[in-house]
Amino acid sequence: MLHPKMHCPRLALGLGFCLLVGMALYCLWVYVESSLPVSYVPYYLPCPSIFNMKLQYKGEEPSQPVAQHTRLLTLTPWLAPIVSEGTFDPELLHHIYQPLNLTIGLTVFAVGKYTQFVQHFLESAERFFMQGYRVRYYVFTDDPTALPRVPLGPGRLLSIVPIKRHSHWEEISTRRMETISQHIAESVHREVDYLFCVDVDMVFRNPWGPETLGDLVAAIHPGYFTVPRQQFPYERRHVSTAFVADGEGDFYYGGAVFGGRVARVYEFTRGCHMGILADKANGIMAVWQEESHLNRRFISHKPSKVLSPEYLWDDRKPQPPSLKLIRFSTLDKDTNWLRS
Ligand SMILES: CC(=O)N[C@H]1[C@@H](OP(=O)(O)OP(=O)(O)OC[C@H]2O[C@@H](n3ccc(=O)[nH]c3=O)[C@H](O)[C@@H]2O)O[C@H](CO)[C@H](O)[C@@H]1O
Ligand SMILES: [Mn+2]
Repeated sequence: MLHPKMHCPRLALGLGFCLLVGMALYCLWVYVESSLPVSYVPYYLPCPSIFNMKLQYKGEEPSQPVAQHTRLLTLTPWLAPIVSEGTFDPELLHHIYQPLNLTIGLTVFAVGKYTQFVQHFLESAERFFMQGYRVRYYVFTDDPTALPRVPLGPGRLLSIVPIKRHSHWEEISTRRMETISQHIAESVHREVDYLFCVDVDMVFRNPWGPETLGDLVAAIHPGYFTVPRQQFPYERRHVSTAFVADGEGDFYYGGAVFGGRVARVYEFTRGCHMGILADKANGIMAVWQEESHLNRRFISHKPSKVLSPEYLWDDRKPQPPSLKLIRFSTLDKDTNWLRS
């Protein structure tokens, strides 16, 4: 048996030893940590919805209309430009984009009686759409023989893509998302850098140039740019995947114009198509068909560029003072006859 006095130096020795080992381990940790490659990028799980939630803007601004009096907004709350006359220098943009040798695709659908719009559409596009760039038109139609022969300028091509005709106009219009995404996957992704998808019952009236190019591009609907968010005609039924809650939404975009880099347009159209399919499985058609799904998706996948209503106007409306010019506009048409 040890004398109690003998315990003290042993205990002190033990404690000292532990302290020394602790210090040594700490120094080793500090050394290892400082010699490891440092990553400033936080590591996230691949969960896109989390990213998108972070982008949700909760402030006051989106509920304000795009146009106030005679002035248009020029930036979204997430700092995407809203393009309109006077916000860009066409010559400067031409110098930047021309050397890139880009090809810009343009899709339209001409099914049934809508083939009658193709001539005017293409002629006006030849005059105004991406002048001086390589352009490739894709006309999706159920009747290739009904399409006119429009002479095209140098560097401009036309592909006619035969598609099946669906009986209801809602189906024809809504199926565009599916058809576009499939066709991008098949061939368009190799043929163009940027792709715009537009309605055919429209004409170009003024230049549409490289100021419109962006990763993901939306256009503000001509009917809702002076209207507060609460009055936007979003899909409000919970059962639809296009549902938008009261406090949500930025701008109301038109279904007749969207675009972007071809890979982004693929993701976008595919995402919209998935929502449309889910609705169909539940026996529901969104209030404004694919336009409702497009608006839903643009809330969680913000456009990197927004086109003012100069790029999506409606001839049935008088030109307001806030719009200096109209570049692309819906023709006045006999809807009942066309869709019959
Ligand atoms: C004022 C108005 O009511 N606007 C709505 C209407 O736009 P629109 O009246 O502009 O729809 P639309 O008749 O132009 O149809 C959309 C596009 O689908 C193609 N197409 C359609 C039908 C057809 O028989 N053949 C054919 O080729 C064609 O390219 C046409 O431009 O519908 C859209 C959804 O679809 C949106 O909900 C719009 O907000
Ligand atoms: Mn239309």
